[in-house]
Amino acid sequence: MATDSDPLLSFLQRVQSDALRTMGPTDFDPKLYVDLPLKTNLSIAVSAFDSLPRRSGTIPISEFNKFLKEFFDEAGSDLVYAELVDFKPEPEGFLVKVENEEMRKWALEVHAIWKNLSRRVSDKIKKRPERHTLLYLPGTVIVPGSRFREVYYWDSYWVIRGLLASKMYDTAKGIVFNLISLIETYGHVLNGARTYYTNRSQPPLLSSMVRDIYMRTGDAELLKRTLPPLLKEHSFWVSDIHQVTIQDQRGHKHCLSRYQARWYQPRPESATVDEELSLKLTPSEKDAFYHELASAAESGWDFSSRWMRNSSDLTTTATTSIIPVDLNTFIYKLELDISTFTKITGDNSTSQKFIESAKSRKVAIRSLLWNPNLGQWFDYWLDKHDAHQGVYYWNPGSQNCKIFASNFVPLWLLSQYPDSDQLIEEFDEDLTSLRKSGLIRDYGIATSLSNTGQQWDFPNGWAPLQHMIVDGLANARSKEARSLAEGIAINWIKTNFAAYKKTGSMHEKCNVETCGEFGGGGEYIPQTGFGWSNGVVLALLEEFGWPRDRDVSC
Ligand SMILES: OC[C@H]1O[C@H](O[C@H]2O[C@H](CO)[C@@H](O)[C@H](O)[C@H]2O)[C@H](O)[C@@H](O)[C@@H]1O
Repeated sequence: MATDSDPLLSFLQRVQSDALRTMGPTDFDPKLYVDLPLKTNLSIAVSAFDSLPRRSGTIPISEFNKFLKEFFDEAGSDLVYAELVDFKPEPEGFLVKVENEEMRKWALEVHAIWKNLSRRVSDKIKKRPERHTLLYLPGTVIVPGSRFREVYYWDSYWVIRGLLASKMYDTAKGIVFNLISLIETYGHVLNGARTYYTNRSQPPLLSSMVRDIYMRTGDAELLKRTLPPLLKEHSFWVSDIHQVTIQDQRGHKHCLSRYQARWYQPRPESATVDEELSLKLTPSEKDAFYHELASAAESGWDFSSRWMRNSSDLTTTATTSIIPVDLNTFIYKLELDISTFTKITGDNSTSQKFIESAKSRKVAIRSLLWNPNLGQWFDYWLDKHDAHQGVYYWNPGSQNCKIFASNFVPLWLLSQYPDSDQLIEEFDEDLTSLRKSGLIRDYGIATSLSNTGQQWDFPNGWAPLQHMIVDGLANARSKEARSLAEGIAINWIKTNFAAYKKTGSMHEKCNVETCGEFGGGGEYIPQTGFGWSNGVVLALLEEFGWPRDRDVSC
């Protein structure tokens, strides 16, 4: 899986690195260079590149631009616009509870953005895959937007939630079929549909996409078609590299999963950044650091103090030493979903098997991640000193008691399995731990309480985190929970509305402190589009509506 074994990627990384020297760091996006489609055979482009004049190791800018124009098509040109067959400007039954005219007009504009974000892979890729880092997919997808030109795994869950509100069931199913095609080829859903993402996945939400589509359409064929790939995906997440055994204080062994990429090099899409960050490290430390960064990218939280031993030093990222609350919640749900789907399709023995798997994971989460004194779930740090013959021994001091929005992700299960055996029985109904956490701010739920400059930290709020917690609380038994959920949703919608009115765009993340301000930090400039933000706004408007007399401004 090294880039050496992928000649195109190795070459594009050389181009990327020379581009940085030529263009300089201002507004430099390394991903652009690994997304460039080749116009000619690789060997011809490589020899032309090697013959470019270099002054003190730097290619003159005019020569560089001439070379790029001659040998590459534009980044993203290998994805073409795709017509959305089920798009209607105002679908029947669209957001019936949104009565306010201004809000409704905006919701229809957000709905119309699906057309701008819809793509299919160009036929060129089928003919000459070796000229592209983009991977072939059979159908239409919705991309996040801007630099994120390809489909992403966990983003697609919230895109689908929005498409369901937009009544676009065929487009939603089409996205699922594309992700399934990745499982069929690679054994797991990739982080995104590029060759440089094959070493890792992203939070496993395929079964959630299928379940939500099934709940709206009753399409049992969809369940039949997705079950074999979902079983493969489950094996991936409980495989050797992901699964860890931990023995608790009473001697009971539990299995839980962690993020772990199969990658020990700079991420090709950010190689210049990773190399720069690792300058002070020794060669073996560098490999370990690159591995931890790619594993953090698998978590979707790239990057965050959540994975760092020292929150001001990214080189202390230690993702693979952490058992994450959210990942295990998603796998627990995957197990419940598989059990539900197999029951519907008449395979009772598989259904029973997955009920048992889910039960064991629930016991593990309650024993190791739940903290009854603090009333929330915490990630668990694995310490190699606690390990003996492949088993980690429980250490009560190893729960990471810092506050992150992920500590409350299990609440999402309230909306997904309201009547079944819940993980959240012990969560306090008066919501004290959530209210007192400091995460709920004026304009959304903060990702963490640490302002580290990383994008998955304070003061950023991300659409998926708002949605999971709000969706869970909205379906809780208590009235207080529902009203807290509605309050968070209203403020989140208002800040997205204000940012859209100010900038003309939907944003990837928002600043939860200031109305209408988009988020920042991290390794790339803030992006617009934006798949999951649009999906979450539409899903929340569908759930809570907007009365005629409610103000739209903050
Ligand atoms: O190029 C840097 C990283 O960008 C991606 O991560 C961010 O965008 C994704 C698409 O919206 C999103 O799924 C992820 O949660 C974001 O942090 C990419 O997924 C990373 O692998 C990549 O290194």
